[in-house]
Order: sequence, then C-alpha cells, then structure tokens
Amino acid sequence: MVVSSNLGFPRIGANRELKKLVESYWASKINATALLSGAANIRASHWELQREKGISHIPSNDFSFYDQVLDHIVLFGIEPEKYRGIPNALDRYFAMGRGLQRAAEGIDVPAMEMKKWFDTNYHFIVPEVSADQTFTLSNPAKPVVEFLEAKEKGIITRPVILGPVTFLWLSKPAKGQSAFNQLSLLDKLVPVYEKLLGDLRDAGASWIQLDEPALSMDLGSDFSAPYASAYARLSAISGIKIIVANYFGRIGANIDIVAKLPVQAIHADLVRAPEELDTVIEVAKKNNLQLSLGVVNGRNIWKVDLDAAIAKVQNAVAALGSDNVLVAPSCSLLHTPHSLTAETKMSKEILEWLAFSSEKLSEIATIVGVVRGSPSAEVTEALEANRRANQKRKLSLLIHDPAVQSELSAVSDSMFRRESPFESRIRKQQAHLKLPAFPTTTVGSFPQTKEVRLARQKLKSGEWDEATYTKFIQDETTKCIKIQEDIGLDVLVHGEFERNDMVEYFGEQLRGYVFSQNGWVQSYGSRCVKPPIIYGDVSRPTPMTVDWAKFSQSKTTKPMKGMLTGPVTCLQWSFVRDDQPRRDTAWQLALAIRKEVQDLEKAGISVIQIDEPAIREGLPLRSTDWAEYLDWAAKAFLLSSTGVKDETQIHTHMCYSDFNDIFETIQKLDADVITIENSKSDLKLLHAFEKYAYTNGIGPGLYDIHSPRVPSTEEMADRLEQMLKYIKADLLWVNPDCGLKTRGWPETEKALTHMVEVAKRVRNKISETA
Ligand code: MET
Ligand SMILES: [Zn+2]
Repeated sequence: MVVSSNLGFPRIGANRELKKLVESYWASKINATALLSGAANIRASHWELQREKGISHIPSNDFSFYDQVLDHIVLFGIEPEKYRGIPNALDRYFAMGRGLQRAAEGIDVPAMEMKKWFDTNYHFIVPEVSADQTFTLSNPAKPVVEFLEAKEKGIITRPVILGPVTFLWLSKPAKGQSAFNQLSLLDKLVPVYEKLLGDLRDAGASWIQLDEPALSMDLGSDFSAPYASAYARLSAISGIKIIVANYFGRIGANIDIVAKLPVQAIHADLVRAPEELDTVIEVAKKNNLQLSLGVVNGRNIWKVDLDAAIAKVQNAVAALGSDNVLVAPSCSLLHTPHSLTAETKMSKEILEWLAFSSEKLSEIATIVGVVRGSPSAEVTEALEANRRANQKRKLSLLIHDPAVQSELSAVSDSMFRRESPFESRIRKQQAHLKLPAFPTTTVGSFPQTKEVRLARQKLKSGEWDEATYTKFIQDETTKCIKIQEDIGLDVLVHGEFERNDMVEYFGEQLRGYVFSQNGWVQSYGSRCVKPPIIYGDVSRPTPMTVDWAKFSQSKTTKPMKGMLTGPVTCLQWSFVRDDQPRRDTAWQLALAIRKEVQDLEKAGISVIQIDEPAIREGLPLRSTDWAEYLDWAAKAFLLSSTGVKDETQIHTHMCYSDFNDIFETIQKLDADVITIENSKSDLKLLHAFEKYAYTNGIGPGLYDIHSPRVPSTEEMADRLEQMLKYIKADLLWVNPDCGLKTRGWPETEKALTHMVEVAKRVRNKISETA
C-alpha cells in the first residue's frame, strides 16, 4: 500500500512555545527541567497531530532547541575546544549557537559561524572539523532518546539524521586549519553512524531517514565513491531500512550517485524538480528501491494541485507497484508555518488558497486516500474542495492589476543605470555629506526592547490609540538618535522602532500582499519570522517611510539614512506567487521601491539604504542556473535604486551568506556603499578582494551582532587592520555586521563606543603617517 509520510515537522510549536521556553531559560526565568519537559510536550503534540492526520512515517529527531546541525555537532562529539570548559551541557550547547559571556566564571566565547541552509532563510551552525578530527557518538544520543520518547507514546517514528556526506559537505576547516578535503574524514565518521543506526534499531526503529540535500548541489564525480562506500557500510547494518532524502532541487547529474546507493528508498523533491519524475521512477525500478515522492510543497503555502500530484503518484505506482511508493512533502515542513487554524482575520477568499504544515499533511493523506483506491466520502470531498479552491484562485480578480502590468512592460534600459559612474558621484556626495575618513554607521535597527514590542501589542489590542503609539515611537527614535550622536557616529539611522519586521513593514503598505496572524517559521535559534504572502500584482498606493525619515532627519544635523528593504529580499522573505515567474514579482516590487526612493530624495534624505541581505540566498543551487538569476536580481536592485540624482548616496546591506560567489554581481549593483556582514565568517569575505577589485564604498562588519558579547576596541582594531590589507582606505566604512534589533541597549552602546574609538584611532594613525 502507498504510504503517507513526512520529512520533518516545524519544531517551534503552534504558538511559538519553543521560542518562549528557550528564551525564558536564557533569561533564567525557568530551569533546565522546565525547559526539557516543555520541549517534550511540544514533541508529543506534534507526533500526535501527525498521527491524527493519518501520516504513517512520522519523523523524530526533527526537533531541536536551536538548530539541527548544531545537534549533530554535539551528537558526533565535535564541539570546538573553546566551548568544552563550559560545565553545563545545555549552556555549552547554547553557547555554540549564540555565544556566552559570564565574567564571574571567566567565560567569554563567541558564537560559532551561522550560515543559510541551502536557499532557505533558515540558518544553521557551521560544524568545524580538523584534518585529524575524531568523532564519538554522544551518550545519550538525541535521536535515540527522542525515538524512545515517541515509542513510549505508541508511535514508531522514522528518525531523521543528516547524512554523513552532507554533514561533512556543510562543515568547514576549524580555525587555524588550512583547507583540506573534508570528505577524507568520512571513514572516521561512518562508524559513528553505524553505531547510531544500530542503537536506533535496537531501540525499535525500522526506518531511518538520512537527509542528503547536498545531492541538490553541483558535487562532481569526487563524491561518487565516498557516497557509495559510506552507504555500503550503513546498509550492511541488518534490521534497519534507510531512506535517503534529497530536497530543495533537482538531483541532476548526481543521479549516478543516487542510483548506486545500496539503500531501501530514495526521496525526490518533485516540486522543485517536477521534470525528474520519470528519471527517479526509472532509477527506483532498476535498483529495486522504494520511492518517496515529494509532491506537496514544503517551501510555500499554496494549496497543492491535488489532481496533478495524484497523477504523479499514480505514475510511480504503475511503474513500481503500490508497495514501493511513499507520498511526502517536498522537504521538511520546517519552512512553512504550523497551521491555518489561528487565521481568523485574513480575507476568506485568499485563505481558501492556502495550506500550512498541518493542512499539507491532510493533503498528503488525501493523495494517499485517492491512490489507494475506493476513497472515503471524506477523501472525495477533500479532493473536490481542493479543485474548487484552485479554480477560484486562477480566476480571482484580486490578483491581476493592469496598471502594474503596463508599468512593468514599459521598463527601459535607462532605468537600470545611475546618471554618472561612481567616481564622479562620490565626489558630489562627499561635497555635501562631508564625512570623515572611515565613516562610522550602523546597519539600521536598534534594540527592539520589550517596551517597543509591547507598544505594538497595545496598538494592536486597542489599548493605545494611534497617536499614543506614534508619540511613543517618536520618543524612542529621538532617544536613539541622541545616543548615536553622543557615541559619535557619522551617518545615523532612526532605529526602525516602528517596524515589526523589515519585510512585513513594507508588505503591509503595498498592494498584492496579505498577512497571516500566526504564520511563523524559524529563522535561527529562537528567532522566528512571519513571511508575508504575495498573492497578486504589487504596487505602492502611498509613500511608506517618508514621514519617519523626515521626522528623524529633523532631529539631527548629521545625515540620516532612509531605510528600505530591497526587492529581492522582499521577494525572498515572502511566500511568493507560484503563478508567475519570480522575476516579474521582483520587478514589480522594484518599481514600488523606486518610487519610495525618489520620494525620500525629494523629502531631503541624502543617504538611502536599500537592504538586500537575501540576494545570495536566492541564488539557485546549481551553478548553471546562476547567470539567469543574478541578471534579473541585480536588475531588480538597480531598478529600485537608480532613479535618483548623483548627489544621493545609495547604500545597500548584505549578511549571513557566502558572498564570494556573487562578488561580481555585488559590484554590478553599483551601490555607493555596501555594509556587509563579515566578522562571523572569519574574514573569509576579504579573500574575494584578492581575486576581484571592488571599486565602491564598503563596510565589512567589525563585530558580530547575534551575541550579547561586547568586543574590545583592540579586537575590532585588529579586524580593521586586516581589512586595510585588502581594501583601499578611502573606500572603507566602519560598522557592525548587521542591525542591532536583537541586542539590548547596554551592550549596544558599549560595542558602538568601542567601534567609533577604532575609527578614530585609524584616522589618527593615517594622519600621523601622512
Ligand atoms: C538582515 S539585514 C537587517 C537590516 C536592517 N536594516 C536592520 O538593521 O535590521
Ligand atoms: Zn543584515
């Protein structure tokens, strides 16, 4: 019989219970026992929910207190040396994720590097390995513990473990180690997997899911032998069945690797790579494999087209037989919100088009119900309702706006260019901004304190009227500007207190967007985001930020940056339409932002920052697809940013990605200044400068903002010295890695004071040597 399955369920809980638990623990409001039992409750309710939905292969070990890759770092006993002195295991774990500073105990460790998980907005902690790395299975092992926990509740789960090749592929050489082939560690890592799989079998598991999303990447033939040998050893373990899961993209040329895996089942992402259905069926057939079909989109929130999905599954059943087919989401549901149940305010018409994680499980159950034959009345009704909803969406008048479409078709080449090249623009800008060498600035947001978040809630609940709220935010902004002046920063920001989220804030003011009340997804650690939903053509009815920008500029004689979120980031961090190319949606967004930029300029704002932190994460996983994406993405930024005079200084900002791959595109964006995260990735960014010249202003971040740790002036001065080896002094800006909204005020003021001190030191040094 065709089997219903899931690859992973969002761990944060229906109402972000996990976030609340973890943050209470960090704040010492609850103890470890309360944290652990709270987490167990969340896991139990998710397993129960999946059982109720009729899912047969229910995942376990998809839960994590911070990040699943960090869990594997602990699981394999490869915590970097500097954390090993922290006595308590939970504190040690969180220290790796977010740093830890406890002066009384002499503990002061930064967080480990964090990176985006493939092309998602989920961030993982990058494992560090050395050439002589050894691995040991932690005792107890989390996957075993959680398997037994579910078993106790009568649910035999399918433990999810990151596959050994992908794990090594994601890791990086430990600090001080020169590059080496991490795959050379596979022989030492596999025995740990052997032990783990054996332990899971002994605990009663029959299926194990090994995630190998690296198979969606360009791997090359070097990976063929390691995959084959690792999996040969794992599949020799008797009494356990392995499913290897690939997701996020096509398997492509790696199909030769997959075809040789001596496992029992493979999973393919047929949402991202529908064209691979025939290939994976053929491979499964030839090699006697069961095939898991990822036909329900784990990365977006639209209802599946049930008929199309059923047709795919039936194809597979016809070729492989019904005992060899599993129906699944395309990837773990980690990337979609919990459920639609809490959505009481959204337009009913749009709500009808959506499916979150919980509804996606129902879709899977319906598909399985239909293909098994003789569907129940309930299944038939679900199928018909799905047809009706999708048909209505196709015809909806909410979606199409002729004015937007004609503007889009009138976009001309000159709309992708500034008037003059950077060299002449920067002279004009400098004539009127008069900034010192090594200008200091921040990336935009300042601490979003409890009070600020509470104020928003009070406005929402009606406890405060608009005027009271606005006054409060104005006061916060004024205070923030004053603090920046006192610290001595050169280009100021207003602090973004009026914004809940850098995309949602704009989405709420644009047409074509809709918002969920509870559509949270995990971004990193306890941080969740609520991506808005772009359902139709995008346009800007009225200016969005001009009043705040004017207000803030009126509070200081220093230049105040206008702060906007760029079109690619708005696209990337929203759930987007699946009924038109991403490019068209990006350019619609760009046209709306272009108008905002022009209005800011008219209002006297002479520095405007258009954040594009997500431009790298939109990069397709396969390099053959890069050029096309980079071309339209760069043009989207240019379209948004070039409609201003030479005198207006355009900044952009990027963070938490490997920018070396897209360095040439960053240059093409032709922003006058880019502030770019750099401190967490060990100055890796700077190596790009050895290869490519960068000709415009640039501020690689001087310190990590994800950690409450205050870096010393010396530490930052060292970084700046490093940067000066690569970057011309007159192009260099001084700034933190990213916005400061997750920080508290005390550490923020201290760190920025140190940072400004660093800029002053190097200015003095340069003027002495001149
Ligand atoms: C993730 S990038 C964040 C940029 C934004 N301007 C901020 O400072 O928060
Ligand atoms: Zn950032």
